[in-house]
Amino acid sequence: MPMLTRPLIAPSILSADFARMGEEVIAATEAGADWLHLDVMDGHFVPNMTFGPGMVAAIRKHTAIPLDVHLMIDPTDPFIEAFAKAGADHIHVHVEGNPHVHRSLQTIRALGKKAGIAICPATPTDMLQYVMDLVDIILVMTVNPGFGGQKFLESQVPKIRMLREMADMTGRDIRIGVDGGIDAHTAPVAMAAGADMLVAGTAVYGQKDYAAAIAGLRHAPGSESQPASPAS
Ligand SMILES: O=C(CO)[C@H](O)[C@H](O)COP(=O)(O)O
Ligand SMILES: [Fe+2]
Repeated sequence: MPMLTRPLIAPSILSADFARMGEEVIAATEAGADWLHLDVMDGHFVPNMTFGPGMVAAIRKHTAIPLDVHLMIDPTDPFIEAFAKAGADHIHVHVEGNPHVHRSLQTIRALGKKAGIAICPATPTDMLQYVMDLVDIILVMTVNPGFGGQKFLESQVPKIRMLREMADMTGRDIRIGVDGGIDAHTAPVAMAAGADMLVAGTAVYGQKDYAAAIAGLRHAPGSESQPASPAS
C-alpha cells in the first residue's frame, strides 16, 4: 500500500467566476491553495474553449503561488514558450495526439519550468515509459478532459497506482496529480492509490467557503499522520 502523504491542493479556475477572476485568484490563494490550476482549451483537442497566455499573465499579477497550466490544445509546441513567458510555473502537455511529446517536455524544461504530462482515461500507461526521465509531474485525468463537474472515473484508480510505481522506480521526485471529479469522497481513493496532488474545480470554486473546502480535501482520512508535502 503506498504511503499517504498530505496532498497539494490545486483549485481549478475552470469553476471560478470568470468575470471576477482577479478576486477569485486572490480568494483561493488566501484560502490556502498550494497551486492554482489553469485549464487551457482550444475547442479542437477538447470540445470546449477557455483562454490563452493573456489570461495566465493577468492571473500571474494576483498571486505568487505556482501556476499549474494544463494545455488541452493541438498543436501544443508552438505555444509552450508563450505560456512560460506569461508566468506558468508548471506546464502540462497531453501525451495523446502529439508524436513529439519528448521534445515538448525538453522545451518546457529548457525554459526553466516544471514539465508535466497529462494522460486521458483511455490512454495506457506505456505511453509514458520512455519520457519518465523528463517528467516532473504526471497528471492523471480522472474524467474525459473538456469540462468541470464530471464524475470521477473509478476505472483510473489502477492507473494511478501503476504510474506511482513507474514514478518511484525512477528514483526521482515525480508528483502524481489527479484531475477531474475530485471531492472529499474521491480524494482519499486517489491518494491511497498514490496521488499526491489534487486538482479540484467544483469541490473548491463551487463551494461557499474556499478555505473549508481546501482543508477538507487536504485532510482527507489518512493524511493527518504524515508530514506535509513541500509546496512545489
Ligand atoms: O482539466 C479539467 C477538465 O478538462 C479540469 O481541471 C477538471 O475537470 C476540474 O474540474 P472538476 O474538479 O470540477 O472536475
Ligand atoms: Fe485540468
